[in-house]
Amino acid sequence: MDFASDRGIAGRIDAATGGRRLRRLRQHDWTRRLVRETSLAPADLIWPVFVRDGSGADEPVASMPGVVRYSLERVVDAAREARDLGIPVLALFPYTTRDKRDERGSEATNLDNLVCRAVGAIKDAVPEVGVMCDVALDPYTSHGHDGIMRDGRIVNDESVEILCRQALVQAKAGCDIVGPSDMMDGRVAMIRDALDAEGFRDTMIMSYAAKYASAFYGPFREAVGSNDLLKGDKRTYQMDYGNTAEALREAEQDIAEGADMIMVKPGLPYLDVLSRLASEFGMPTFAYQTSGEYSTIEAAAANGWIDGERAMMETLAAFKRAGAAGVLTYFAPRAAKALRAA
Ligand SMILES: NCC(=O)CCC(=O)O
Ligand SMILES: [Mg+2]
Repeated sequence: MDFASDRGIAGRIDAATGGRRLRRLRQHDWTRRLVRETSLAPADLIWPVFVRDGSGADEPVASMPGVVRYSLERVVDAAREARDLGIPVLALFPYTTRDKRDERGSEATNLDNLVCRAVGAIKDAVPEVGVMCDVALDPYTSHGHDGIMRDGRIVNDESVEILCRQALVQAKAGCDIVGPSDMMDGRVAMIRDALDAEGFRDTMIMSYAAKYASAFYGPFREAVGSNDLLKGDKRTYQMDYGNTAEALREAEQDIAEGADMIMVKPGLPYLDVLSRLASEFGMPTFAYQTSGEYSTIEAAAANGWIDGERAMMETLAAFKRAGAAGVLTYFAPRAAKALRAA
């Protein structure tokens, strides 16, 4: 190579790249901001919040550093915080003690259960914040499964009947979005019917369309009190992680059945699925950055192995880049604060 010649290395690189030196646009913070293709804002975040019965102080969730279970009065403070930070919606998850659990998850359909009372308290105090509730029986069953168990199997249709009643009590309590996370077949259509029949035409459905049987839900089970209850695993209803075409079929069904929004869960290990569903259907498509994803980042950060704040922002941006309309993430308040400070 003759670096001294007219062409030199610069000329040769210009010839090779056609003079399009892509680093030009990365020179300054302002150029990087100017050409950034996707952005993240507090309005992209859904904050999953754990609520417990009783009053008083926040209870730390040991397996999710920085995450707590709020008492009823404190969950209202969390809703105010969300409002002040520009987070549009909270997703509520109840911590359920053993005495409130049974084989059929009966507490799920109690109009006065913890989640319904939390919805009522938030809607009274901070009506401008959206509230989403999870439709599934796992916080309420003694076996930790999302549906009804018969002879060791999770039965679909009988579970769907109970899930419809669960969605109805949530809607009656004032919940804005119901999120069926159970993965039973046909539940979106049945829930839509049940809501409409009772006059809840405006209650939205965000279906967990593609929910995979995953190792990344571990810490959540501690947070809601299901950790050592679960018998077996959820692979007969949650999806196999080898599949994407099946996720398209799942999403297609939920959309045909009346889902207003769809979700992929977990998040980061399934960005390909998220990207495909978002581009295939053009529906508002959400990612759930699960407890295991959150705690993975937090554990590495606590050890000084990664920069937790940067990993948080990078992963959240990845969901937007893959086509997500928004992200359910335990980082929501922290990320919203960081975004507002930036
Ligand atoms: N239906 C809600 C969940 O299963 C949440 C799981 C997680 O965050 O790990
Ligand atoms: Mg389905």
